Amino acid sequence: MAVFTEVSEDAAQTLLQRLSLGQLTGLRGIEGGIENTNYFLSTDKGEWVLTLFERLSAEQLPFYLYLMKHLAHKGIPVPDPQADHESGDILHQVCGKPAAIVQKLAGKSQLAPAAVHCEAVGAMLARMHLAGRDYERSQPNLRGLPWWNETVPVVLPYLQEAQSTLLRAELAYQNHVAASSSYAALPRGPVHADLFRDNVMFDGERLTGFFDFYFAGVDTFLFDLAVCLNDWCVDLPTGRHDAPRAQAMLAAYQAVRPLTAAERTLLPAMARAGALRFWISRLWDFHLPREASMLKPHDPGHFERVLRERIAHPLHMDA
Ligand SMILES: Nc1ncnc2c1ncn2[C@@H]1O[C@H](COP(=O)(O)OP(=O)(O)OP(=O)(O)O)[C@@H](O)[C@H]1O
Ligand SMILES: N[C@@H](CCO)C(=O)O
Repeated sequence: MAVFTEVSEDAAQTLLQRLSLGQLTGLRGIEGGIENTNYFLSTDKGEWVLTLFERLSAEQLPFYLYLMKHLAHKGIPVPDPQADHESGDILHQVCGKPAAIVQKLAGKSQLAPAAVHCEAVGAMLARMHLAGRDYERSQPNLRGLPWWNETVPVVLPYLQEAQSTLLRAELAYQNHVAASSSYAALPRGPVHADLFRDNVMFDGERLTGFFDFYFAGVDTFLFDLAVCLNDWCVDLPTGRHDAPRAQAMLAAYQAVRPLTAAERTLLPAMARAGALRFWISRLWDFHLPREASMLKPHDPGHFERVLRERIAHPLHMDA
């Protein structure tokens, strides 16, 4: 993650004390990531990740933090936000920003996944969807269709004509899909919505955790699955679909939660929606950047390629 806000050892220690998490022995800003400020903290009691939320407000955050808690308590391997030992609060304040502390998950990201990793992600994603169904809080996906409609006009002036044409046409198509009866029939619930390779931990072939729930929201399960297929099951240089990996993910997902008829019908459209969502956010981050001491913006061109691929070669269940 980028470091937008510098956290001193004193500020970190004050928080650790309130949470009874031990004596600070190490504090290190985390590179990579583009949304929040993250630090690794070591104490005599363990390893932790401190996140300062740079864009999300104190009103929006309980949805994410209690969702993580809910899932962790149901046995899904996600970080469990740590509470203030007096007040019981899991949302804290550090350097004037809303903040949370979670355990550091074991393992590392698998940035060149094989079918076996995609299978593990598919199965855990379906388990997570089922485990989230009785979560009582609700918040929309804040990077869903209304945000796309708002943000596309902001990024259009930076694009070449062929890109503008594609972006406008795809947005119109997705508005049309979202108004359809098949779309209304899609099962919904809390979804991660950003479960890329860098947000999952593995120890060899064993999945040890999902993290970074700060784009989660209530949306269609199919959108979440499409976001995963678009990241885990593509050839990164070309954006092309990788059939063996996609089949492994889809089969493992369906072994836990079979897709409905409406989901099967809309898989090609949601694969396009997943690509559009990240093309827009990357364009926005790239052309309207924020200050940060370790910020590396992601390449918007990648999701333009994925979108073009998904239009040229629709992703069907047996593709
Ligand atoms: N609970 C955790 N356990 C272990 N490592 C973590 C944890 N949370 C974050 N990290 C590390 O911090 C890095 C950045 O975190 P994260 O992906 O949450 O940042 P972000 O800015 O929100 O990212 P993104 O751009 O993916 O939204 C991760 O790639 C990972 O190395
Ligand atoms: N996973 C996102 C970044 C954070 O949302 C991307 O790759 O664009």
